[in-house]
Amino acid sequence: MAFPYTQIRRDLHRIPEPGFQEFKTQSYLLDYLSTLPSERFELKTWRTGILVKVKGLAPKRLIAWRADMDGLPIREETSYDFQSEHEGFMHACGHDMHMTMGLGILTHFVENPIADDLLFVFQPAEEGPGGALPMLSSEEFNEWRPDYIFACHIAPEYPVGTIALKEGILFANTSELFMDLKGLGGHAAYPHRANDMVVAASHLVTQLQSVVARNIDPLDSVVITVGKIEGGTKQNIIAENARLEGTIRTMSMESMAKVKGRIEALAKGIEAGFECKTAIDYGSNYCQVYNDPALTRDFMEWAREESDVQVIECKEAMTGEDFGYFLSEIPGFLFWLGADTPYGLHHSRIEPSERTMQVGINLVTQYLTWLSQQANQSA
Ligand SMILES: CC(=O)N[C@@H](CCC[C@H](N)C(=O)O)C(=O)O
Repeated sequence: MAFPYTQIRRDLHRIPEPGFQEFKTQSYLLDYLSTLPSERFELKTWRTGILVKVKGLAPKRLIAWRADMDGLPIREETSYDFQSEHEGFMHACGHDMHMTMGLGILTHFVENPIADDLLFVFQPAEEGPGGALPMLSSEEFNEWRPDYIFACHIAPEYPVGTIALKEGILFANTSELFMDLKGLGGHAAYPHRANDMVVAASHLVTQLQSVVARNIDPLDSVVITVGKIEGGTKQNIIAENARLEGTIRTMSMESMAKVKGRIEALAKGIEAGFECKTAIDYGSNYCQVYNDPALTRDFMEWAREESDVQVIECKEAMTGEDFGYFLSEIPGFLFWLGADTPYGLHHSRIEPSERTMQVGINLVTQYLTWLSQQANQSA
């Protein structure tokens, strides 16, 4: 029977869940796995994630493919008739497709084993707080520690049938940023008897942008985005509290340290200038996605010669991915997979082309088969 990727993706699209709460998602994946011949694979759960080892015919290596599982706190506005059933949550970063492709690739190798064992990593909490790092140090993962690890991420800006990647750094270092401001509230008509945290927070947002513009070498790339501001209680009450929530992206850890140092100095300035208290929390931090140069080069060459996808050598992006933690210890790479939609990742209207999944499944099954043959020939 043909792998029902459209149905599976749509089922998963209906049930987006936040990081480490992917309970229905995990159980959906486990239900699907229970339909496959159990003698062909072993399975373990890790928190809300799943590890599946598909048996090879003469295994010398363990080659891993990783798919992320969580959704985002976005109210869906697509035209789909299979919209999210979880109010306020949406698969707006393609993880429904990543999981579906993971199952499709796994199913192929259950039915068509190759020499090597294959590990399928369904990883929770990519959007936050980060599932890769704790999974990487877990007993469950380390019992099945792979020799190579690979992943893809859908890319709205590339047409279906294209992939994009590069050797070395592909995605940025990230740090979440949460800043709380506490002043003195009061009556809107008596500003001189209060310390207004809406005004203080507004100054701080503007000053944060000056870190990028004035403290970082213009030839280096840094992003500071404040995605959420909260403050105050009512239109005629001076706000006692405000909170900024954002993210920092850098191409090096040195720039990250510098940016954080500048943010801390600016916070001190805001405290002095607005007679208030500030508190900073950096939440979760991801290391850069660094593609193993030799494996990436061989893959790009193989894909150009042997596959029917178009290969684009792209620039690095300021996106983050905790897959970077796997790549910091295990050779592999991540590539963008064209999904052709006018709305970007994290947009409430994103509608990636479902044909993308068939392209991804075909490409990855062919590549992993080739990789295993290559490695066995040279062993
Ligand atoms: C591919 C993608 O969009 N990843 C997320 C990762 C988020 C990391 C963390 N929660 C943060 O906001 O810093 C991204 O926003 O790039």
